[in-house]
Amino acid sequence: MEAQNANSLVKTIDFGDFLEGNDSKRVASEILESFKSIGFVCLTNHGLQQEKVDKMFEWSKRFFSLPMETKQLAPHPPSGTHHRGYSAPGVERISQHVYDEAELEALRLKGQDVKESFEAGREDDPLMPNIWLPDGVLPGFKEACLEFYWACYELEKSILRAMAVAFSLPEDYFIQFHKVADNQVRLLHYPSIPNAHLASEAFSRIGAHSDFGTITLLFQDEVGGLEVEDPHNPNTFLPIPVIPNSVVVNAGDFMARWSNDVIKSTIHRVRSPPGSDINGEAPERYSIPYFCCCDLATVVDAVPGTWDETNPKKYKPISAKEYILKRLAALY
Ligand SMILES: O=C(O)CCC(=O)C(=O)O
Ligand SMILES: [Fe+2]
Repeated sequence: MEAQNANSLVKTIDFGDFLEGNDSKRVASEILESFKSIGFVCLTNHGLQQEKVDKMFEWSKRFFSLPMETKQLAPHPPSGTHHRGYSAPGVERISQHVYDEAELEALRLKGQDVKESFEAGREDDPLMPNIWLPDGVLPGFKEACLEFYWACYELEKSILRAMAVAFSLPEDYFIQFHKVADNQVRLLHYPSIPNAHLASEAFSRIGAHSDFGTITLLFQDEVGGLEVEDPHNPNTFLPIPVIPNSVVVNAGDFMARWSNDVIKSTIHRVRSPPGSDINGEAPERYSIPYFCCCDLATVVDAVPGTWDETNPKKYKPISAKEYILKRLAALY
């Protein structure tokens, strides 16, 4: 029997039609439908040239293949609330709404995420200044990250326009809250690891979690391994297939709040890709998520049309800054 995957639920949509203004409402509604059913959608012809994506993956590989002591020259600070720089394998441990220090410590002892990452934001962010390698180490890396960051922001704005169209709101409805690009680009490297380790509780690639922001754009290599929780079977995960030259977009916690839970911020994780065992090892994998967050000064509240007297707001309005810092603090 063919392994079940999320193919039938995560729609693959030609976004070119929206970008060119052909049938924009239909494309926007299809994206919304996929978000409603599973919180994920896959977009092709998304307008961010594949060449730029490929170049960023090359830089990512160059960065992660540096010696550990060189990568540590751009160290992520001990606290998760300054989420920038390099984190060695096992340092960040994703959690899902666990904030108690003793509980977090127990989770960290129980298992670790076997991944290394590099995080960057906009250069002029006073809250979380970027942490780069010293000048002269891997020249061009910083510029490449920032160029990719701003290219992703263009794609983000197009998707936010589509979301507004889908909710029959003015096109710039969501963009008004995403003016300064309080975003984060993350280079991820999952080293190869014995599948036996991944099958145990002690190790995972990235544990089950939802993303915190508005939407996440995910670029991945051909290895695969991303899994999404089956909305009809909690604790059952469906592999997301890899579609070449596409971007996987998932809704984060703020999109769920904005839509009064019409859209799901679905739990996902990364495991060993099915059928990719090489001598008992899961192959290494690279991915590049781009987390799109509203401007941190925003108060996130359900948008018009998603609530009324018979269907009240499910969430209280929340300060974006407070929510993000609370979730980040639980990561380290
Ligand atoms: O690497 C991936 O495919 C997913 C990463 C992810 O979910 C995250 O960093 O939040
Ligand atoms: Fe995620």
